Amino acid sequence: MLQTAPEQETPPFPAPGPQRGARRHRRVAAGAVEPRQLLTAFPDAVRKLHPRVMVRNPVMFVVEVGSVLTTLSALLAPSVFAWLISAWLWLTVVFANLAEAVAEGRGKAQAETLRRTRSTTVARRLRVWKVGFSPHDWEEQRVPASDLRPQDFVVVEAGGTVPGDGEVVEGVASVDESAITGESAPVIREAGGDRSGVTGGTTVLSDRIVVRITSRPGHTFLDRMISLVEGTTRQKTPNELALNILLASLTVIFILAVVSLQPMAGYAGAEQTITVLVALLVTLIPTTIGALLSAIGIAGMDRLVQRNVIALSGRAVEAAGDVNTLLLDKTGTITWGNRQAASFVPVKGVTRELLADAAQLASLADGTPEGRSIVALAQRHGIHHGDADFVHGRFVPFSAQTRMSGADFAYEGDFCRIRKGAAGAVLHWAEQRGAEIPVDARWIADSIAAGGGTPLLVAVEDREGTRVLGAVHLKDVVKPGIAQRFAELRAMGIRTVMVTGDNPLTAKAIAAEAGVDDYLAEATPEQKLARIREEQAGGNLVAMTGDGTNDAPALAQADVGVAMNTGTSAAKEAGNMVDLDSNPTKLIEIVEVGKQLLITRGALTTFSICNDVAKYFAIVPAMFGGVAGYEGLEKLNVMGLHSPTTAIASAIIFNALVIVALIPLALRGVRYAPSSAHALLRRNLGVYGVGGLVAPFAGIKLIDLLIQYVPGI
Ligand SMILES: Nc1ncnc2c1ncn2[C@@H]1O[C@H](COP(=O)(O)OP(=O)(O)OP(=O)(O)O)[C@@H](O)[C@H]1O
Ligand SMILES: [K+]
Ligand SMILES: [Mg+2]
Repeated sequence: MLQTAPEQETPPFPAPGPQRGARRHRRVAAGAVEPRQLLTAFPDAVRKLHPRVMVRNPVMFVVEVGSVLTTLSALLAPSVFAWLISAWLWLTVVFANLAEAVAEGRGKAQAETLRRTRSTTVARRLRVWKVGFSPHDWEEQRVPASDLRPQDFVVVEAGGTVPGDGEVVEGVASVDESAITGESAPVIREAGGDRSGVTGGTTVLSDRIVVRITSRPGHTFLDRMISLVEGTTRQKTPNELALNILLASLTVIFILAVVSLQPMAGYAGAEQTITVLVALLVTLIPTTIGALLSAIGIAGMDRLVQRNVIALSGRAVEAAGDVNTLLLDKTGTITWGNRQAASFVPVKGVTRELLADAAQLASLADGTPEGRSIVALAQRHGIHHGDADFVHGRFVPFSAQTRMSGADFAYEGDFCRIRKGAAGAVLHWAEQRGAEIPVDARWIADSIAAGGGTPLLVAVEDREGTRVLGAVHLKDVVKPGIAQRFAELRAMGIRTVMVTGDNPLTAKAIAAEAGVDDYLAEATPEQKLARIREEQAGGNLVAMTGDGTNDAPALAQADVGVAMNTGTSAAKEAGNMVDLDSNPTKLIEIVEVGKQLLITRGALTTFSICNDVAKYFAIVPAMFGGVAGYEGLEKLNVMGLHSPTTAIASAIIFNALVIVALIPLALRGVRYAPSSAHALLRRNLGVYGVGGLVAPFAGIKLIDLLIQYVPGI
């Protein structure tokens, strides 16, 4: 079984390895910052000097206020030293803004491209159109796409642009989604199944589909994507807020320390100027991390976009860094999702033709991929029922709760009910109607399931009573390479659980083939949700990937809910991330980006604080050098700096340059290789803690050597 892939309309599953993602036009060299980017972001950095913008960043706001004070003092009592300090304090603020502006600038170009996609489309809206009826009585109107409202129906034909987000309710078409995904291979979008979602701005390449619009104008996926890559809707994440509060508290403590220093210094006859006090404060407060914090967050979101994942909340990206359980649905996520009817297996005493006949009748109005493939397979057995056989009938649509579908209708003058569906559901239905269950019915279903296939039992009820006729064998194929990637997840400490609506035997077979750690079968949407709550109650941070409407509640509950872009709009609305490649193992990369974000933030915080401690040694001896009673401080001048003024100026210049030097690291992120949290912590404390302590000694000394030649200092 499972070795021959059906025609794969879905883009080929990205192979693990270095070539992954290389085909994306959008992917830029990871994290590289070109000097040109710094230049183009410069005007934005200056614009951000507005106090209303600056107050959002308490640390840098204090630096800005300090810059104003030193500038005033330089105007009142001009000196080379005062002007030098003022200038570099302003530069410090501008450099911080530059980091943020560069991070945002990367999204801007992308937003421009997306905006062009959104350009005005004319929609062909259908008036009066009833789902489930032959669409004879509707007419077409041409309206601007911006007039479309949820529940409108539009028709899109080959060559046309899908005017808004929605759900295909009729037809199958191949769609070019490259405008959104950057992926040029066309994908199939079809009514009924879990591949029904279409996105406004994409192009229909073949055939004709009817789409039910699901989004309001201005709130489409494309709109959300634009505001996301532009960073306009970015909100601080919980961790970022907490860190901001910590940094602000440190700043307040240092302000108090510096303010109380003046009377003490005055007492010793070493009263300090405003310029020196501000300089001392700025070297002490955590300016490095304060300047880079927001850029780190924006760059994290951006790194996900590079991987074709649209994260709708920064909180989800952070949570991804700590995820330890991943739940996935089976059909469409672990398997390709176009389950096709492969054969009819009748019970003893029933002919294959009778079974095929009943199965086709039960599927005529079933628009799911399963239903349509049954109709097609029966046709290959020479059975050709048409809509005419179904005029007086009522179609019973499939639902994830009943796990059945079918039809009630009059057939050759007689009433008849046919049901097809999951074995448990159909046997229960038949038993309730007094059927005697054929001994081989269960056996047939089990043997199909044990091979990884999905059995659909078919039963009829008519004047002669209720009988189970046999099974339809649905085949579905596990996406290649998936077992290996689940093993990678395991190495990262993430447990994978498959939650499927399918029966336990099929689930077991697919679970074994895909290499998941655990599985839950016959799960209703409520049970999928309950399973997530259970995991969360057990202290786990849970990610969920899914594509179906039956996954939506679980996707909404999960800490990280990744909807497949191929999925239904219900799934995409519910999740907090959308994977444009519809690749369930994308979670590996999402987790990496999340971890990288947390590590980068931690590393730069460590660096920043250690740095400030070291700078203290440069500036304090300079302030009190030669003051009677403070001779002991002279010993702290281990660097042998030229003079008090050059020492203070060097510290401020170094403080500003460090920000620029670290912008590339903040944007690229600290390298992440899977290892234990403990080892990571040790490594980062080593590199960024010790590095942070040592760097200022070298840097400040070097700057001091240079600026002692500045005349007048
Ligand atoms: N069109 C259909 N008509 C009748 N029964 C169906 C149809 N489609 C699926 N079923 C049955 O209902 C079961 C549950 O379907 P459901 O969509 O909830 O889960 P699933 O798609 O099999 O799994 P997953 O939740 O992993 O995507 C299927 O396993 C199958 O036995
Ligand atoms: K500082
Ligand atoms: Mg599904």
